[in-house]
Amino acid sequence: MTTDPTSIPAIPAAASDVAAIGADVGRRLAALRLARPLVHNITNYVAMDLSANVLLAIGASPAMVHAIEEVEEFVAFSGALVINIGTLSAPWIDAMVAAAAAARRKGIPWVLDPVGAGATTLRDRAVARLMAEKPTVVRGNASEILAVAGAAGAAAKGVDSGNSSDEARAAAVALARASGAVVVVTGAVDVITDGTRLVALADGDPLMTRVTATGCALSAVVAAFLAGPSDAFAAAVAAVAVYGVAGRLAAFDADGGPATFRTAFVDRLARIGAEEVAFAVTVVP
Ligand SMILES: Nc1ncnc2c1ncn2[C@@H]1O[C@H](COP(=O)(O)OP(=O)(O)O)[C@@H](O)[C@H]1O
Ligand SMILES: Cc1ncsc1CCOP(=O)(O)O
Ligand SMILES: [Mg+2]
Repeated sequence: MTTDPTSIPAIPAAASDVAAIGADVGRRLAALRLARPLVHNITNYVAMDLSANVLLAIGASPAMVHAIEEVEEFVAFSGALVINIGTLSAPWIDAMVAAAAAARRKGIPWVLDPVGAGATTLRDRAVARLMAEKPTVVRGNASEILAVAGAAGAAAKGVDSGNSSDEARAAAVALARASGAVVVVTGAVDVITDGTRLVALADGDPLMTRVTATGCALSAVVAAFLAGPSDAFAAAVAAVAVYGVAGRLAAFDADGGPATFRTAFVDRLARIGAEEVAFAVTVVP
């Protein structure tokens, strides 16, 4: 699947404009903190702690609920759902598909994090079943997005990316067009596209790659921003902007090590305001 990214129509001026993104982020951040949306997470064992703490810090209400006997009931009163295939097993896949199908039926936005897509047949089959349930957003690293899009060149090392987001940009656009999902590809540059619009943000810090589950927790934050009536593309841009700026600022607070960075990052997410995001967000061509 290949698409020339230069064929994407020009980004509407407002969406590529730092001030406009900053103002929009501020509105969405305030709304999220007021609503404190319940975010239903079916996520991996590694990411549960960071995802829950990151969601609490940003102002959402997390719940980690994965038993097949209760996911359909639970998602029905949630603001959004995130499904993350990081530590997969057959019963979990059935619960994920049931939850995704229920979310789809009820119009509840949901995010797919295709951790390790392309690595094994089990993962690829799970991704295919989940994509059939029409995720609102797919968020992955570059190797994962190349794999989900069926594009050549994915070079993952397990759950870590061996590709840059630039390498996955065309695949992200093609995947968005083919699936109807907003696609977020992360890396040194984060790319958000709905197949028509595309925004690239260069915040974050390399220390984020040395703390496990930062990508998983971003997928949960995207879900929090999707809760409530919303343009999924704008909500995803806001989530990525807030997360990236918090990461960049946290690197100043930490002593250079990943463990202090993790703590500083959660603290930054809890304190971050619209002004900081508007001031610091880095939009790239
Ligand atoms: N080289 C980098 N410089 C700055 N931020 C990065 C870098 N690589 C990843 N990030 C940030 O780390 C977070 C997780 O992204 P990524 O590592 O691509 O996902 P995953 O953890 O799923 O592999 C994102 O917020 C992304 O912006
Ligand atoms: C290490 C690991 N193994 C299975 S899931 C997981 C966490 C992956 O987190 P992220 O995708 O955010 O790097
Ligand atoms: Mg990941």
